[in-house]
Amino acid sequence: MEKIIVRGGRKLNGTVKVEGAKNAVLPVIAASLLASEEKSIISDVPTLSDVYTINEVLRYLGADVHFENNQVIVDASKELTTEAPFEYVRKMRASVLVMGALLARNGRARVALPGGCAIGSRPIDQHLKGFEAMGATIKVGNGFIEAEVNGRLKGARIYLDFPSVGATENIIMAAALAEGTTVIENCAKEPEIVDLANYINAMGGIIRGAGTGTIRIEGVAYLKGAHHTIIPDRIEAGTFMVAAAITGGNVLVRGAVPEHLTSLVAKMEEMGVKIVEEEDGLRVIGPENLKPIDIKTMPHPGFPTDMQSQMMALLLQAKGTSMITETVFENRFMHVEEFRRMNGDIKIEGRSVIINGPVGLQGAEVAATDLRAGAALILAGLCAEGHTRVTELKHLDRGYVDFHTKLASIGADIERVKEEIQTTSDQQAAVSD
Ligand SMILES: CC(=O)N[C@H]1[C@@H](OP(=O)(O)OP(=O)(O)OC[C@H]2O[C@@H](n3ccc(=O)[nH]c3=O)[C@H](O)[C@@H]2O)O[C@H](CO)[C@@H](O)[C@@H]1O
Ligand SMILES: C=C(OP(=O)(O)O)C(=O)O
Repeated sequence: MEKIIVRGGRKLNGTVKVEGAKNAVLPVIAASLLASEEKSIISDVPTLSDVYTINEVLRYLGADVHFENNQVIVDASKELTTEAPFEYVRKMRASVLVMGALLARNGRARVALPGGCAIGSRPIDQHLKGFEAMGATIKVGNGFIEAEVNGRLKGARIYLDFPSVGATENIIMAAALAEGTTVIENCAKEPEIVDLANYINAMGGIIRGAGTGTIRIEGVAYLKGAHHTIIPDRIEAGTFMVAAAITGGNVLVRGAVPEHLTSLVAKMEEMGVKIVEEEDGLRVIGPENLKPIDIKTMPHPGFPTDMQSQMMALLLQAKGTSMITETVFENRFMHVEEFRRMNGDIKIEGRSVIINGPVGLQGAEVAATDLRAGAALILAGLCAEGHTRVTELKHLDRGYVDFHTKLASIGADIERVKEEIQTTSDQQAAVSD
């Protein structure tokens, strides 16, 4: 079993560079399926397990995919199959993002139902509502969702009940090759949506309004591969910003885009953290004393749910009572129990948590319950007394490249180790029987 072991107490200093954004690269690679001519070249791709998974999904569907030196090259010009099986969707929910592109290109898509998830039930009804509005018939059975259309999808006006990131992306991809105009209202405004629209436009698509609450897509007859560079990862950047603040350090987070991080910067400044815009990123200087604040997660430009657990770690160090309300996911507080193992004083009340600080965090063995929780527990370990051992690193590897190495490069006392699981003599005897 692999573990990350952190010894707390060091102030972080230096420069750390952020990777291309996981949540931008996954839909962009999925959108490469739309190109029936020429290859796509996608640059600044992070070496994450999720990227390997989406590449596998594309290969399964019949595309040629090469991943080397942070560049993914996709040739989807051959005929594609239409089914994404459960083994991929189980590993990574974002596999459902191939559905819109497959449906638009082939008139049919069959994708395994995603199943449960550590942060909530995460239905995809808004994706399906969009496909149906464009003329697709949806059938659900035997653990699969099947969408089919006779001829081409037709442009439609679609109002999302919630500005879902994935639904907005899936509908954009489907609409890019539909006949006529699609308008998505109350859509997601995240920077990753803008990145996807820029990529599809470079492929020959016509998408306007990405980054606002209404997106308009004029369908085209075909799309060609294009060259695209992925935007920097605002959540990885935010995680390193918290690492600097929680240790009272001084770190330049190179590649952090201030416009993508306005809510986080505002909230960290409210806590007393100094944040300076520099030419190539954001410098974060942790104060002696952190102030308590209240946070409510919201769709962009509100406070990102993907930074909720990291901010919880920071608020445990603030003097006084803070509250975090999670409005995006129904069950994203699994990390609270793990923080309690480290002496965190946190109470859950419905969709909110009340945090009393500052507590003397104590090192303990804790498990990453999802990828951001994994990062947050390591952040807590940076200022805890003694050793913190974080397990279940498969979650962390979905979203962070060399997290421990990067933290070590700015002064953290941290290592990643493989530990043999101790077996008792009885167990050994049972195995050899
Ligand atoms: C790969 C990727 O980009 N993942 C991000 C994406 O996930 P994802 O695209 O899954 O998130 P959504 O914005 O779709 O989901 C937000 C909320 O809407 C609900 N919902 C969503 C779709 C739907 O059809 N019906 C429905 O009820 C979900 O259950 C959830 O409660 O945005 C989330 C919200 O910023 C982030 O936390 C994830 O990191
Ligand atoms: C929840 C996240 O990702 P995903 O939607 O891929 O599970 C995340 O990046 O924090």
